[in-house]
Amino acid sequence: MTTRRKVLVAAGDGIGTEVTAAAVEVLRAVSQRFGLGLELEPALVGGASIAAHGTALTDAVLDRARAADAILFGAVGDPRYDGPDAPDRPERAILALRKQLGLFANLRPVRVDEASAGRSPLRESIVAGTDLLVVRELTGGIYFGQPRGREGERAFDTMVYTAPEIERIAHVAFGLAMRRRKRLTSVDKANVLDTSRLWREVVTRVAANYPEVELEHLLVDACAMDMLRRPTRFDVLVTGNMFGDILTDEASMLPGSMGLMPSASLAPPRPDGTHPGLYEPIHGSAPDIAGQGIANPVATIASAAMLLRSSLGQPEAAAAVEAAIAATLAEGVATVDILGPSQGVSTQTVTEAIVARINPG
Ligand SMILES: NC(=O)c1ccc[n+]([C@@H]2O[C@H](COP(=O)([O-])OP(=O)(O)OC[C@H]3O[C@@H](n4cnc5c(N)ncnc54)[C@H](O)[C@@H]3O)[C@@H](O)[C@H]2O)c1
Ligand SMILES: CC(C)[C@H](C(=O)O)[C@@H](O)C(=O)O
Ligand SMILES: [Mg+2]
Repeated sequence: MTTRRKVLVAAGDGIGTEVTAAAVEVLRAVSQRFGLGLELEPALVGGASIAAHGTALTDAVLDRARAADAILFGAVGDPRYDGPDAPDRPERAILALRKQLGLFANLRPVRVDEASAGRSPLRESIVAGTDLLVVRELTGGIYFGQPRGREGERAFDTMVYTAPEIERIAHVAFGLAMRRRKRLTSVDKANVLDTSRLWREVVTRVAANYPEVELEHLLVDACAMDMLRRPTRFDVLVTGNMFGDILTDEASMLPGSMGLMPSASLAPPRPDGTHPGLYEPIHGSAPDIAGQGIANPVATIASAAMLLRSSLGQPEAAAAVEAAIAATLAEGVATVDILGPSQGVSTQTVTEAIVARINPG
C-alpha cells in the first residue's frame, strides 16, 4: 500500500482553531509512536481566509486539499461575516470543499456505552447501548440544487436528487450495514416530497443487492422522535443532506454533547482501498465559547482517528487514539459541556490526558 501521510489541517474559526490544535497534538503523538511520519500542513479557511484574502476558500487551498492524502477540518463561521454586505460567507469553504472533492458520503457515528450513559442529559435507560451510524448524503439535495436565489422579499432553494446520487449513497450505507448489525433505516419525507419518493424507490431497488440487510423506511419527523424514544433500535441510517444535518445535531444529545460527535466525509475509494476524505467534528465554531479554552476536543480527536483509519490506512493508530479517548473519559477527565462548570476541565487538560495515554514516554 502507498504510504499516505500528508494531512492538510484547516482549523477555520472560533473553537475550530482550539479543537484542531488539540487534534494536531494527538496526531503528532500517534505519528511518533507508530512511526507514521505524518506531515501536517496548516491552511486558512472560512472567516480566517476572508480576513486574509477576501474569500472563504482560495484556489491555492483547494489545490492543496486535492493534493493531500486527507484533510482535518475544524469549523467555519464568524458572526462578523453574517451580514448581507460581507465579502463572502465562511461556511462556503466547507460546502465548496465537499462539492469540489466529491465527498458525497458523510459518516456520523453515535455511540453511548453503558459506562458513559449517565453523562447524557437524556434518561440513562434510554440511551445506554446506543450504537448507530448516520450516513448523510453530502454533495446534493437542497444544499446544492439550482435555481436558488433572492428576489427582494421572495427567496428560493431547490431540492434535487438524481437516481445515481441516491444509488451511490445507498450502496455505501448497505455496505456499512453488512459490516455491522445488518439493519438499515432509510429516512425521507416521502409523504410530501417528490425527491423523497424517488429516494425511497431507489433505496428499495438497491436493497435487492443486499438480501441479508433488513431495510425499513421512516419519515424524517417520526425518525426525529424515535431517535430520542428508542435510539438503541437503530443500526445504520441513510438520509439526504439536510435531514442528516438536523438529525445528527439531535443525535449529539444521546452521548450528551456536540463535542463528542466526529465525522468522516468520503469520496469513492482509491485503488488501495483508502478514501480521499475530510474529517471534522459535526459542531460549528461556537462563538459563544470561543477563546475560553473550554471547547470539547474529543469530536475532533475522534475525527482524526477516523482519518487515520479511512484515508491513511492506519487502523492500529486509529484504535490507539480511540482507546485513549475512551480511557480519558472513563476516568472522568472531560470538559464543561460534559461535566458542568464545577468539574469540567480545559481543552488542554483533556488533550494532555489523551496524549499521555497514546505516548506515555
Ligand atoms: N462544519 C462546520 O464548519 C460548521 C458546523 C456547524 C456550524 N457551523 C457554523 O458555526 C457557527 C456557530 O453555529 P451554531 O452556534 O449554530 O452551532 P455550534 O455547533 O457552533 O454550537 C452549538 C452549541 O453547541 C456548543 N458546542 C459546539 N461544539 C462544542 C464543543 N466542541 N465543546 C463544547 N460545546 C460545544 C456551543 O457552545 C453552542 O452552545 C455558525 O456560523 C455555523 O454556520 C459550522
Ligand atoms: C456549516 C454547515 C454548512 C454544515 C452543514 O450544514 O452541513 C454544518 O452544519 C455541518 O453539519 O457540517
Ligand atoms: Mg450541522
